Amino acid sequence: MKEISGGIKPENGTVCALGLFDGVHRGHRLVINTAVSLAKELGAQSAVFTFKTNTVTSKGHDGRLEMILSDEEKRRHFGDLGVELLYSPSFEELKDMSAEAFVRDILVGVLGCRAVVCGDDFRFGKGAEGDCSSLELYGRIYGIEVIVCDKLSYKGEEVSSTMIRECIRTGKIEKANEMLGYIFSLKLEVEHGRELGRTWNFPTMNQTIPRGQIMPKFGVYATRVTVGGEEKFGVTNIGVKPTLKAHDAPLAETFILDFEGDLYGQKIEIMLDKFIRPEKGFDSIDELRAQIAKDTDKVRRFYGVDER
Ligand SMILES: Cc1cc2nc3c(=O)[nH]c(=O)nc-3n(C[C@H](O)[C@H](O)[C@H](O)COP(=O)(O)O)c2cc1C
Ligand SMILES: Nc1ncnc2c1ncn2[C@@H]1O[C@H](COP(=O)(O)OP(=O)(O)O)[C@@H](O)[C@H]1O
Repeated sequence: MKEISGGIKPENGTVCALGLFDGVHRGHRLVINTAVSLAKELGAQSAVFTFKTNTVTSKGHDGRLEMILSDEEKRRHFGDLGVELLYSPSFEELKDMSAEAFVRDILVGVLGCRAVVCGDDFRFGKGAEGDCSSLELYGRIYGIEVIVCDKLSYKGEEVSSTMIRECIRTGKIEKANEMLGYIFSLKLEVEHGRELGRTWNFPTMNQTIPRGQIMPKFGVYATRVTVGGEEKFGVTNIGVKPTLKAHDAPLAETFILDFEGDLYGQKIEIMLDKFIRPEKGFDSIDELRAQIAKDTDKVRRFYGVDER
């Protein structure tokens, strides 16, 4: 997939999927797949128009931006879906542009759109003045076919980024995974901690959850971790370790089952399969250690792996 900046008008035109696509969930994939198939049919190039994630101002529970996917992860999903071109300017760059100017200068001028595909709640132009019916109107004026996809339902519920964020925040990770159509994961660098874990026979790789990333409910999860190309099972605590009263920023701490090795500095992906229990302040370290042993047994049973 090639990332384009303003002014490049692709030969043979494009069929472009339009949206923020946070999560690239089942509904988003329907929109993008429709654009990719139509592009093939028309002999045009498939494209995605989206905004740079960290420039969009939808607020999280504590006033932060909280996205399911980083730009890098979104790009990976678009590429996997067969998208050939990506145009993702910052929101500031376009926020004062009228709806008609967006169609004329961006969809025609930059992207050479022959057709566009969007969801039924797509808004565009200054103050979100444009909607699907005005897009159809401008489409007729500027010669762009407009395809609007209805909201996809999964197991009787409409799939939306808002619903998925809410599920992740409240520990309903299995439901979030179903709606996403893949397993929600965190891919972050392994940092140094206080090196207490190893003295308890539970070394934990520590990964700080950055600002802007959706914060899963604090607690323990059954996870899968890819280390050196091999998939391992893990027990992950996400939270601030209230027992130690350390006042750390929220961390994902993972004890990887049946593994020994040095992971500091590596970027490692953890896939969250199941929420096991909420994080808790214990009266003593011994109680916490006993609980971690129980959590580990539970995770072994969940994945069906015996202790070595
Ligand atoms: C499976 C698991 C569950 C945990 N649960 C809790 C918890 O409920 N409350 C808490 O304060 N800390 C919890 N922790 C965090 C431990 O306090 C932490 O891993 C330990 O202090 C080691 O820290 P270090 O990596 O800085 O050495 C948990 C850790 C793991 C691996
Ligand atoms: N089974 C394992 N699970 C997680 N990390 C492990 C494991 N075995 C070795 N390690 C290594 O040990 C480190 C964690 O040890 P720990 O004593 O908890 O130190 P820290 O407080 O720096 O995280 C990890 O970052 C990783 O490099």
